Amino acid sequence: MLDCGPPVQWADVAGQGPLKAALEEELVWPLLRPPAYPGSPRPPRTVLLFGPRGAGKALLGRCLATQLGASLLRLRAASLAAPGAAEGARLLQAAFAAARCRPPAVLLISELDALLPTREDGAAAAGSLLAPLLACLDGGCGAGADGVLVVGTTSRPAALDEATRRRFVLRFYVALPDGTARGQILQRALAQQGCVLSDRELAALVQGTQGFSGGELGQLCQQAAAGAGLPGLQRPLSYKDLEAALAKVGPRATPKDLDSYVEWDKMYGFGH
Ligand SMILES: Nc1ncnc2c1ncn2[C@@H]1O[C@H](COP(=O)(O)OP(=O)(O)OP(=O)(O)O)[C@@H](O)[C@H]1O
Repeated sequence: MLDCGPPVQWADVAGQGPLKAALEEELVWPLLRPPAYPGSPRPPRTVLLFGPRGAGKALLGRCLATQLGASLLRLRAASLAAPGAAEGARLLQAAFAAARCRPPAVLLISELDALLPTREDGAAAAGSLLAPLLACLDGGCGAGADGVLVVGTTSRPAALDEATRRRFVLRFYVALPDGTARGQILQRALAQQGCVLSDRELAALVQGTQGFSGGELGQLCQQAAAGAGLPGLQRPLSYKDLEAALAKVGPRATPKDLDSYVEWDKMYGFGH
């Protein structure tokens, strides 16, 4: 699916300073200015972004497309697995071919792990999409062509088999937002609802949302609006509405999940 959403600048991604710098240095610059001399290594064509749900992996993928001046094609691996293996493989190949037809292009494949067999379906439908994926990543469907960057995302990196993992030459951990970033995400989301918190209220909300992803912060604001009966009520969202919503929306990633991302990052992530 061609994503014609608004451009995403680095500043639109709250926090993630070192990660944004690494993506710029390792991907954006080499791809925008490929080395001119013969025999030099080709810039990377694949990158894996892994981390908790809602941590901003797709947002960073969209940002990479903007920075590269590239068209963005988006696929959800789960929707490929749904119609059955043959149809899913055709969709996958069509997406790679479409990306090749419009260079420079970023092909963003979300929830990559959904292509892997689960315990329930064994080696059935979803599992058999692996071979076409690997073939496409190896250039069979045009991924190797200059001008196409494949960005894969997953919240279950440990579920990736070795073959898939190795096709993604750069692997970056997209961690949960820190306090400062949560404050920025909340402020932006609340401003859209006409809600302005005092510094003290914002600090309390930042404190109360430790462990929330960007996606969960968005859900919190939506829940607060729904709980307050907005937009039926003709008043802006208040701190009380948000406090009430905090009782209903919480972080999904457990400390154990976060530890396992750190461990996987140490083993396979960039810079380790
Ligand atoms: N650092 C951030 N700055 C601004 N917005 C963010 C940030 N992180 C997440 N968001 C917002 O939270 C929502 C979820 O983000 P996104 O879809 O990029 O997460 P994801 O990691 O790809 O999630 P999933 O694993 O579920 O596919 C989006 O609306 C996104 O804009």
